[in-house]
Amino acid sequence: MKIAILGYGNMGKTYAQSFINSGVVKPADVFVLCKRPPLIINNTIPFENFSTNSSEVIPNADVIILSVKPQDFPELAKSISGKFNDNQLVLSVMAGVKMASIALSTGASKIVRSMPNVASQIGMGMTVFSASGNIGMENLMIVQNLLNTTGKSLYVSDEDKIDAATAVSGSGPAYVFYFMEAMMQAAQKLGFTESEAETLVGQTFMGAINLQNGSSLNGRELIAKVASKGGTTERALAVMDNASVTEIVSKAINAANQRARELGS
Ligand SMILES: NC(=O)C1=CN([C@@H]2O[C@H](COP(=O)(O)OP(=O)(O)OC[C@H]3O[C@@H](n4cnc5c(N)ncnc54)[C@H](OP(=O)(O)O)[C@@H]3O)[C@@H](O)[C@H]2O)C=CC1
Ligand SMILES: O=C(O)[C@@H]1CCC=N1
Repeated sequence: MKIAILGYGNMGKTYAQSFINSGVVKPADVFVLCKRPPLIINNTIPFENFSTNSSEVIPNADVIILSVKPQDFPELAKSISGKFNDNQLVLSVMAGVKMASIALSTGASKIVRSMPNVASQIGMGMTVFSASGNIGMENLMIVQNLLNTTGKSLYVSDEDKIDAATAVSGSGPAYVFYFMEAMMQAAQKLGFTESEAETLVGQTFMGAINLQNGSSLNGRELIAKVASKGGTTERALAVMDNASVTEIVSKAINAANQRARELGS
């Protein structure tokens, strides 16, 4: 299978690396459209597979990945419009941009829209994807096999859920880093060094996630295992409840969902 990657940034590189590392795609079968040829290539894709001309990249590929920023897509679309054939699959990772708009601006017909996250870089990603009506089961499986090289994937038939997934799992790693950062700052105020705080918080997250993964208990039940009656955790959670942290998280995720919709309009 031959792959074209249009936009070689965080996600474009992650996809190239994951497909190659998993053995699903050979390095020589990855073609990259970039704004300027890279000075150093950190993987085994041949130098001559990199091009600034989409006409040298798209015809080679069975699957074409759109991995530019949503704001850069209109310009890219102009340069690739009409260059697709009916057998080629287009796989977009762009936040917000709808399948109908990709079809209209590029002339591509078989489109899959996906929302990965940054943990795809280490094979621990979460990708939610949806497909245009003309994509059969066989093609859907090809795409899912590719996506699964980056972690887990979930198919949704309702395209609106991609915007919702963008707000939850796409942006989600940043929320986790944000909370970790807040805990690290608090730990430093209590006298730990930066590196000690990092160890305390990092291991706490790792332990909690692994515990949760292997448990049949829900979040509330797990919290009850930590929070002794009249103890320290209860006191901390009361502060969070008083500050409506759950409501704030919901507001934040709704704002991200709204932004994803705006990016597509
Ligand atoms: N980062 C993340 O965690 C996630 C990102 N996404 C989505 O992935 C997409 C890419 O994000 P990310 O990889 O972080 O962004 P990056 O900015 O890292 O990568 C985009 C790349 O596309 C290049 N580019 C822009 N226009 C063109 C063009 N016309 N031709 C060729 N190359 C072009 C950019 O070059 P230059 O820098 O020179 O402009 C850049 O190298 C976005 O649409 C985002 O919504 C989805 C899920 C998670
Ligand atoms: O912040 C963004 O717009 C992209 C989409 C999800 C993660 N990063």
